[in-house]
Amino acid sequence: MVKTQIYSIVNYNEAVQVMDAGADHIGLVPMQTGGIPAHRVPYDVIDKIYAEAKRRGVKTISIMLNKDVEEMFFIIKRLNPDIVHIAGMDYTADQAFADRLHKECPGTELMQAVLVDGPGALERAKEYAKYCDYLLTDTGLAVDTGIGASGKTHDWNIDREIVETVSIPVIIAGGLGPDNVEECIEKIRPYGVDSLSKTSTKFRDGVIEKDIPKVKEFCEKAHAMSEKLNLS
Ligand SMILES: O=C(O)c1ccccc1N[C@@H]1O[C@H](COP(=O)(O)O)[C@@H](O)[C@H]1O
Repeated sequence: MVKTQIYSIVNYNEAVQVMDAGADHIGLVPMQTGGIPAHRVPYDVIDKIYAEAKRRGVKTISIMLNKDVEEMFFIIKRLNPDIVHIAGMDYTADQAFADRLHKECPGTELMQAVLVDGPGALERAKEYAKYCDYLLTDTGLAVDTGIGASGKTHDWNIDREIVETVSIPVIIAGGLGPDNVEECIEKIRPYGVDSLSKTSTKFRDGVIEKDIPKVKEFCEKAHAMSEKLNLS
């Protein structure tokens, strides 16, 4: 079954509703330095969200949008997510980061964002796949933070090539919502599909809230399409 990954959770009640709606992975932005502090979540709130997710078997993800490796390790050790998602525009995980993560944080897997901005993305994906546990292909650069949150799709032919080339799970992100998730799965046949903007309501002050009916529609369509295509 293709995994559904839902970003960006901001509080406990929302996390519960998103999991009830069918999310297999939930992602959020822990408090951290650098960039724009939009919808960052305090650690005590994350503890409660992750405990409930772990009880349900839903995978928990912390995104890193900063470039300070020591701060990232502090956050990973404090929160113990199932997956750390490296997406900051000024830092890319390397072999040394992966080795340290697997040694110091054995319960946490590594997911590196791949900016799909042209055919060069395939070469980057092949390199990251040597030491990462997952890749997440995404569209653009968010203002002053990192790869993603664009609400825009990119050239899915490149994602398909990445999925067919690397031997680790690939999650597709960038402008996915209930309107295009089936087409995305049919074309790329990825391990997972990710959604932020199109399953959220964004308010003018930068506050963001999940739109639960849209999350449910996204998850149902993704799961139904993976059953139709017999994707394990
Ligand atoms: O989650 C965020 O706030 C975030 C901030 C900066 C960069 C990336 C971020 N999230 C990742 O971007 C994808 C795609 O977003 P969208 O659906 O295109 O709006 C999101 O799901 C996270 O993986």
